[in-house]
Amino acid sequence: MKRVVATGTFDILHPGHIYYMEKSRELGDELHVIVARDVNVRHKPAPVVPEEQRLCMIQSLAVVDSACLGDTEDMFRPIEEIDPSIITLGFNQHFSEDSLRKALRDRGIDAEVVRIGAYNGSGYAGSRLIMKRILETRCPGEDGETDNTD
Ligand SMILES: Cc1cc2nc3c(=O)[nH]c(=O)nc-3n(C[C@H](O)[C@H](O)[C@H](O)COP(=O)(O)O)c2cc1C
Ligand SMILES: Nc1ncnc2c1ncn2[C@@H]1O[C@H](COP(=O)(O)OP(=O)(O)OP(=O)(O)O)[C@@H](O)[C@H]1O
Repeated sequence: MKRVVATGTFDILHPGHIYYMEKSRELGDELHVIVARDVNVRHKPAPVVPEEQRLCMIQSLAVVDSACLGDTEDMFRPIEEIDPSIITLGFNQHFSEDSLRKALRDRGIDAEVVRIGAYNGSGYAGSRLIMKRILETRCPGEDGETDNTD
């Protein structure tokens, strides 16, 4: 049984997330997703959607076999529990493949690291991109654009 682990924040779901998870799933037999904890998302604005709801959305996807919230302190603890053959990184995840491979080796975890490419289909393929669109189209006055509802 080849388990694949994918990780991310998944604040507002979009086609880029689905692409990343489908490509990850194709690498093995089961896809396990680790959802970033609210307290750990520090490299960008805090998530709008709380962690339990972000997890619930991911768990409901057909491509996902199992999903859990990450650990608040030790990112390798869930990995040790899942014991995957492969860990995928998304195209814009800030970890370098080599430093992640080294950290896994140091921790005694035998998993391959694979970088998945960017989705290049149509649609809004970024959580912040969707939020920007919401602000532009639904918050008249804040960005100079007008609302077209009455
Ligand atoms: C191998 C691996 C394990 C991770 N484990 C956790 C974890 O246990 N808890 C957590 O909050 N974030 C964990 N993360 C980080 C997030 O899931 C996410 O990848 C990170 O916050 C980058 O967020 P982004 O998807 O917004 O770029 C892990 C990331 C990787 C690559
Ligand atoms: N357009 C995309 N194409 C392929 N993978 C993507 C795309 N957008 C996000 N991912 C991947 O999905 C996972 C979760 O991403 P994350 O929740 O950070 O989404 P995001 O849309 O990039 O968020 P934000 O806009 O807040 O940076 C990460 O591994 C990320 O690389």
